[in-house]
Amino acid sequence: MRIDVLSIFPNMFAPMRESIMGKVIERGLVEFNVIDFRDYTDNKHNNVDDVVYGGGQGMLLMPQPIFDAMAHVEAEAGNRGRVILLDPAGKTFNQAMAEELAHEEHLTFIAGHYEGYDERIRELVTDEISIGDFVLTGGELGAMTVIDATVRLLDEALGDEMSAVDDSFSTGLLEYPQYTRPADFRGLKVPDVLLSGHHANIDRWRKKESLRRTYHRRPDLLENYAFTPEEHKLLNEIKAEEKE
Ligand SMILES: C[S@@+](CC[C@H](N)C(=O)[O-])C[C@H]1O[C@@H](n2cnc3c(N)ncnc32)[C@H](O)[C@@H]1O
Repeated sequence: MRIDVLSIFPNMFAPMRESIMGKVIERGLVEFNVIDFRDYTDNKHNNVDDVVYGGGQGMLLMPQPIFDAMAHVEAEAGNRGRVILLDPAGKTFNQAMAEELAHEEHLTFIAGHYEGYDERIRELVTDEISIGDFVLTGGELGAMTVIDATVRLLDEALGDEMSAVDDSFSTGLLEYPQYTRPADFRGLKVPDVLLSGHHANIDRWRKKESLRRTYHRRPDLLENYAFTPEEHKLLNEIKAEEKE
C-alpha cells in the first residue's frame, strides 16, 4: 500500500515511525510519504492561507498549493488513489471504514489547518472523514488515527503477538475481558473457566462476556447485530442473570 499525506506540519507525523506502523514501513509493507504543500506555493512568501471572502475570522487554506501538491503525487504514483479529506463535516470514522480502506492500493490524505479549506479543495476528494464530533486544530491527528486503524488490518502488519480478528467492532461486538499471568494477583482472580483448558467452554464464556460488555456499554451496536440462535440464548441468559 502507498500512503501520501498532504500537510504543512510534516514533523507531526513522527509517531508514524514508531511501533507497528514504524515496522510496517521498515519492512516495505507500506510506502509512507508526507508532502509539505507549503513547498508547492507559487507566491514569494510561501503563504498557504488567506483571508475569508465575505469577511469572518481566521484564515483558510488556499487551493493552489494543495492542487499542485496533489499533481505531484499523481505524477509520481501514476494516480491519486483514494483522496481523503479530514474534516469535522465528514463521515464519522469507524472500523468498517478502516476495513474498506485496508483493501486500497493507494490512499492520499489532506490535513487541514487554521479555519479549514477553501471549498474548491473538495474537487480533489473522494472521501471526507471526521474522527468524531469535536474540533481539532489540524487534520494531522485525524489522518494518523485513520492510517493507524487501517494499516494494522493489512496482512502481516501485526505479526504473531497480536490479532485483529476478535478486536472490538471487528466482530460487531466489543471484545471480551482478557487476562494474563498471574492467575491470582493480590486476591484478584482470573475466572476459573479460562484456566480450565476446556476450549468449548472458554469460547462460550468469551462470546457471552463480549455480548454482556456490548449490552452494557454499547447497546446501540446490538440494534443491527445479526445474532446467531446461540447468541440470542446467551443474551437472554445475561438479561435473566441481571434481573436476579
Ligand atoms: C480548526 S479545524 C477547522 C474547523 C472548521 N472551521 C469547522 O468548523 O468545521 C482545522 C482542520 O482540522 C481538521 N479537523 C478538525 N476537527 C476534525 C475532526 N473532528 N475530524 C477530522 N479532522 C478534523 C480538519 O482538517 C480541519 O480543516
